[in-house]
Amino acid sequence: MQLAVIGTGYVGLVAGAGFADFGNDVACVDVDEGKIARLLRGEVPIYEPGLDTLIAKNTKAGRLSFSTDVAGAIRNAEVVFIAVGTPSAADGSADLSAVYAVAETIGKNMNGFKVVATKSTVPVGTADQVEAIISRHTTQPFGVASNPEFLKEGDAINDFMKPDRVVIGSNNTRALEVLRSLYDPFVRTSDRIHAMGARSAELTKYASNALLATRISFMNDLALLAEKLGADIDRVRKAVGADPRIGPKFLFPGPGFGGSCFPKDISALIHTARVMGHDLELVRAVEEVNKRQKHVLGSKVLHHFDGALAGRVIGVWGLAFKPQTDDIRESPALTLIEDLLAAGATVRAHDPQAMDNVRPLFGDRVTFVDTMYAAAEGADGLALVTEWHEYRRPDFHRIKRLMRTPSLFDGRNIWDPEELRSIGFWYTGIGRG
Ligand SMILES: NC(=O)c1ccc[n+]([C@@H]2O[C@H](COP(=O)([O-])OP(=O)(O)OC[C@H]3O[C@@H](n4cnc5c(N)ncnc54)[C@H](O)[C@@H]3O)[C@@H](O)[C@H]2O)c1
Ligand SMILES: O=c1ccn([C@@H]2O[C@H](COP(=O)(O)OP(=O)(O)O[C@H]3O[C@H](CO)[C@@H](O)[C@H](O)[C@H]3O)[C@@H](O)[C@H]2O)c(=O)[nH]1
Repeated sequence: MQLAVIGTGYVGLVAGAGFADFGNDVACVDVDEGKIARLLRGEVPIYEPGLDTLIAKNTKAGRLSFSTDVAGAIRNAEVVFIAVGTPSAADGSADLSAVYAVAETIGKNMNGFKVVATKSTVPVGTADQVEAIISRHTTQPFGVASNPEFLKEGDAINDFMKPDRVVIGSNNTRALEVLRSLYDPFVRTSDRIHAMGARSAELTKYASNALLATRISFMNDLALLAEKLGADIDRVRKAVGADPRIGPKFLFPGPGFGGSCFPKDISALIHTARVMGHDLELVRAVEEVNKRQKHVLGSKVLHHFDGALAGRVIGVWGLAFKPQTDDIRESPALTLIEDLLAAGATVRAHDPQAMDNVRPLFGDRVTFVDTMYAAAEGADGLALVTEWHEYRRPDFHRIKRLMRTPSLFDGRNIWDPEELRSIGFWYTGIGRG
């Protein structure tokens, strides 16, 4: 099938390369000339494991191309995917200006039946708006569909190539058929394709993210209580998750959830509800708990040093919002660093992939170091924010020798408190008594 994917970010690149790998001809287009220039030089502008190989393979095979010619890609395509950003607007709603701009360009370049499928996360009713905008510019037939994307950064290729489910929302039978045949090779049984109306599909995406975020905020809130009660949230997590009705995933307490999706999608869902006269109390609480949680690590550091960090050096391990990505959007590490700097600390930060993205935010207010051990040099405290593999089993004896005072703030509960205390560290995690 001839496809156009508009927007070459985390979603557009993975989807474009994934569709091409299944034999489709895919034109990936973007208005960002710099990004397209890098892609044309064979560089991948983001860090996502396996993406460079997948892009190289399919570009070489002639099935995947990159350009800024959005109009041309639309004219050649049977299916046009909208994968542009939908960031938070000032009032918390989703900013749909990029989606609407693309819809207009599609309308102006219609030359036969096309399916227009929105992969971007968009509020309920956006498919109707997209349809209305396209209709203003053309009398050609087309079908609009909502096709929300559920990939996770860091594991995006796997999620896209072997999806748990594919959601297709459209009131247009032909569009549903075209998308079904496009996705059939990705799913072992057709049961995993969920066809529904566009509004239901749009709401499914927000419902999924809000429920996952609810689990995390619930555990983060409970972790604070566990600390007060002298219980270990990690033991509680494992035992609670052993109930198959609950399951073990997305119950890990931490420094608050970040990323380009949960915070903005929750905010947009709350906004949608408010506009409809409905107060989503539970989701509002999820958001509030998360805002508070992002300060928990900073508060622990401050409390440990009696409320003052002037003259103190704090090492920070992990800047990306999660491992296996260079994405720092809404990362709890940024909040921690701001809190540490505000309290007068000197910060030495390390991340395997995200340092180039963080550097412009802090300039020389933060020292960025090339090795993880260098972050511990002369430090009074070491805070773990992102659970990259290499931070899981470091040489703690070496770390202890490097630090000025050996205190560890384990934001992901990945270390063994007993072992660390036996080495001579002062240790705290999240909700571990
Ligand atoms: N990142 C994720 O893990 C993820 C997962 C599922 C869904 N989503 C949703 O997918 C959408 C895209 O997310 P992302 O993380 O890939 O965003 P991104 O910011 O990484 O990429 C968006 C791209 O769209 C381009 N763009 C903006 N306006 C354009 C226009 N008018 N024409 C052509 N290109 C344009 C930008 O230049 C940018 O390269 C968002 O709605 C997001 O909520 C993201
Ligand atoms: O038990 C957990 C699981 C996750 N997190 C945090 O939650 C955030 C989001 O993590 P994750 O969901 O793994 O990454 P995303 O790439 O943001 O993916 C989410 O957001 C995407 C965009 O909508 C969806 O497509 C995915 O299905 C959904 O998992 C990160 O800060 C994690 O550290 C926790 O604190 N505890």
